[in-house]
Amino acid sequence: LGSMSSIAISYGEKGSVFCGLKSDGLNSVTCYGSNSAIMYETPTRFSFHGLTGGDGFVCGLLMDSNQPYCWGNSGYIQMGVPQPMIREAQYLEISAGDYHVCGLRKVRNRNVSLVDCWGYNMTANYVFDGMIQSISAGSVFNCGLFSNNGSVFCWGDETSSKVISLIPLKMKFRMISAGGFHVCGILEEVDSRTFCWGRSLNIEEQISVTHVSGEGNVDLAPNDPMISVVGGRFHACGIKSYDHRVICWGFIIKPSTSVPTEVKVYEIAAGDYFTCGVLAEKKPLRPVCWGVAFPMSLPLPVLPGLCKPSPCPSGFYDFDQQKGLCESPNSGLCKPCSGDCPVEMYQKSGCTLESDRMCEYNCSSCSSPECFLHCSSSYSNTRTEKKNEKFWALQWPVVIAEIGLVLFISCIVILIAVLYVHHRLRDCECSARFKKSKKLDASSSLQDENINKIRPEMEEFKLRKAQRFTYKELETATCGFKEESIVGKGSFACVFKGVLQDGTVVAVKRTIVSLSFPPNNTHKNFKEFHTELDLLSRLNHAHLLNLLGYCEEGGERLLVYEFMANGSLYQHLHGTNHVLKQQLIWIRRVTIAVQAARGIEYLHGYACPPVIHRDIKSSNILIDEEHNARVADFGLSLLGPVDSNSPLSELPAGTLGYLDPEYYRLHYLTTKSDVYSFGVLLLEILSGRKAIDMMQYEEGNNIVEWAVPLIRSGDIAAILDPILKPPHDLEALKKIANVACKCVRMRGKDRPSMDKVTTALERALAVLMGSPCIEQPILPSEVVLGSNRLHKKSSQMSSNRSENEDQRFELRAPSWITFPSVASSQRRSMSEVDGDGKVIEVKNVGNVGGISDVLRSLEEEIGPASPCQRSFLEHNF
Ligand SMILES: Nc1ncnc2c1ncn2[C@@H]1O[C@H](COP(=O)(O)OP(=O)(O)OP(=O)(O)O)[C@@H](O)[C@H]1O
Repeated sequence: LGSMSSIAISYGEKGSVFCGLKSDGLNSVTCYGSNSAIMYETPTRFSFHGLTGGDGFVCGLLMDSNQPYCWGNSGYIQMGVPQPMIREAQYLEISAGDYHVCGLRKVRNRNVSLVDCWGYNMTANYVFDGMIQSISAGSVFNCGLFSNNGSVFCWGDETSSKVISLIPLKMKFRMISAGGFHVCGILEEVDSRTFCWGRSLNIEEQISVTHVSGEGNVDLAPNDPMISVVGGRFHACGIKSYDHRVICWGFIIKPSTSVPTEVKVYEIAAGDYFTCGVLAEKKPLRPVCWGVAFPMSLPLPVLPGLCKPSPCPSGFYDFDQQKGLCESPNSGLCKPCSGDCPVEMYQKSGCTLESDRMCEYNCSSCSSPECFLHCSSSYSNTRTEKKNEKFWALQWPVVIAEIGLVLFISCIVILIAVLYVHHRLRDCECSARFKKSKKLDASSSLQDENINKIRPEMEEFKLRKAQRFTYKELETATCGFKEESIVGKGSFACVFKGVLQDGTVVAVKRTIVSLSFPPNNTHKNFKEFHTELDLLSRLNHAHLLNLLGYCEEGGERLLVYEFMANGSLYQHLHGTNHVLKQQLIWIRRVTIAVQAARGIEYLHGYACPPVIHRDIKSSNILIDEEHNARVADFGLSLLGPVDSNSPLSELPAGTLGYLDPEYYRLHYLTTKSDVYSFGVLLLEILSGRKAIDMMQYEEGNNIVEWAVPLIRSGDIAAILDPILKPPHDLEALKKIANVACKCVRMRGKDRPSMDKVTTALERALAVLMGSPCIEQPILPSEVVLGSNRLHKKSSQMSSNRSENEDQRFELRAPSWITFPSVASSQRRSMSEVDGDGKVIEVKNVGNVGGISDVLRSLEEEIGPASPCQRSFLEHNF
């Protein structure tokens, strides 16, 4: 709804989406929300002049061709470039209503304006006398603002809105914005008042939407001067020109979050029942939304307005001065100059081409607490300055003498300290050398080496710090870590659901300190804690689990994450609740696979040096409130080599069934080890089977061994999860199965890289969703190192999940059980600790006494195994 802007909102039954032009100087688009058709088809590689959104779709005006390009889903408008299109038509502006989109054409003849519309009841070419400066689309109508006399003209269906017959003919406007059943405009008058007309009120009553008393008629706009106004279905919002704060009026549906009147915004756009704006302060250029059913996590910083040819016209200033936000060097981001300063303030400097006008408090006429606070602090500052001057005039000889004395004493103290430290260091060196020769064992030196390997490089991309919580805070948040708050258990940690003091719902991971762990495990747990803390504080991606903070007090090590309301993929695929599994339909499964692949691709390709996760598995793929996947658990992650041809030599760690055989055998660790684990995950998603399932299957308990031959023989249907009806066309799932086969190849170098995997999966998803012609990657890449996402607040729903009992049998190979230090007999009966801290025996996975096909082909490819290695592989592959 409304006019073209740097931000656009789509709404409707298929979910809400926020899209914005990125502030990266490329004018490319980024979207966030729950309408998967919009999300997956976002054309991230195109540059746009501006955006507009309707019911289930978003359109942008392409920079190259000046034509509209739409994506998402609409029964009335053709997605892509809407048709019919006049050949070589170029547009100045586009605007979307509920089910249509219109474009204002560039014309040479300034006496006429051409507007082309596509969609519900509106597909036509319109010719108007006079020059239209801008157009704005409402639900089923459009309006144009004429530049010569500021008058407004509307056309379309006005049966319910009466927007055409109620047009205020005598009023002149400087801007207009259409909403659902009304139009609002800012008057050309000096005081920039807003005037709205239409019949939202009557419609609202008819559909009996409850509303907050005291608010109501959208026609009753406030008197405040405004610089921008937008219209939602039954409400309107504006930015006040003197302080850039938002004000909304009209019908506000009851459970709406309130208008953030305390923040300042640059740009706003309205959906049906919610509005979003681009923040001007605090987190500059980040979006924020309010109302009902708006997208929860919003994309990265977006442009606060449209880039227009520079210099800006009078009454505007260029926000983009040297910021490089606009793609073309000859364009600027022209924002309207703010109006008069608020009461109690005077104008410090006027609006120029470079900057907006500035206001300062007038301390002689204060009446508000903010003014008093500001003035009293500056008054006390000047008083303090004067006092200080007097003091120093009298005291300076004394002070200089005192400083001399202090310096003299300090020099003596430093000299003594240096001599003492020097003396102590000599002792340390001796004892360290002594200890090294006596005590240092191979494993501890390796661990230290690892730590050293991580730290110096990680410092290089230290960009963001996690918040430090006190134990008390987290104890209160989780109701004393009570049993009922537990949402999951891992090998070394319990995860609790908690609510922080500010209402944020979080997951608190608490390391289990248990006597049943081997003693060197405490060190290992703490190392995992620090690895996870270090890495997650530096990584940020829409599909990685966000770390909010940590607590390290005494023996307690706690990590605080965003709470994932829908648990883990493991719980969905293998939990006792079969409904959950059935609800995980093919599109959802493949979407989760694409999103997880995106997260891992980011770790491998965008983080530098690459991060190797080392523990990709279904229990580490978490699912948020909006059913988006997030890769979690970075406890085992390592910084990998920049070049995957020069692997790290690492002691194997990870989870059995997902572990790369090459990594096990040769201790070669590259990003391709994650690719192997991801291949296993894909097979798990397709088949609904666990990576290793010795409880249910005697034969084929190893998913790779079972599925790969079936896929290679072309019998894809045989591996598909029997709980779901196979799709009509197996093409997409076949593609995914083939990708999985490539991922689980024995040699790392024969496996595809994660970016190739992601692209292949995205294409498969497009085929599954019925748009096979999509050739480009279709997920937006919301990739930025070190920036915070907006965190979900208390709106996050609680989930009644409980950890699936079966999960305890997932077998994880701890890093201390490795070749060649552990004998095969020990390995055969190696013990593993389950989620409850109990020790469970790892059972023989099969193929004892005989070499499995997988092992045989591994041998063919990477040479024969030693007896020790053979025994271990027989257990696990
Ligand atoms: N942020 C979160 N929000 C909601 N649930 C979570 C969150 N983090 C973890 N969980 C739940 O807690 C479980 C245990 O997580 P954890 O990372 O400790 O172990 P794991 O990865 O399942 O196993 P392991 O430690 O053996 O690798 C997860 O499987 C998941 O169900």
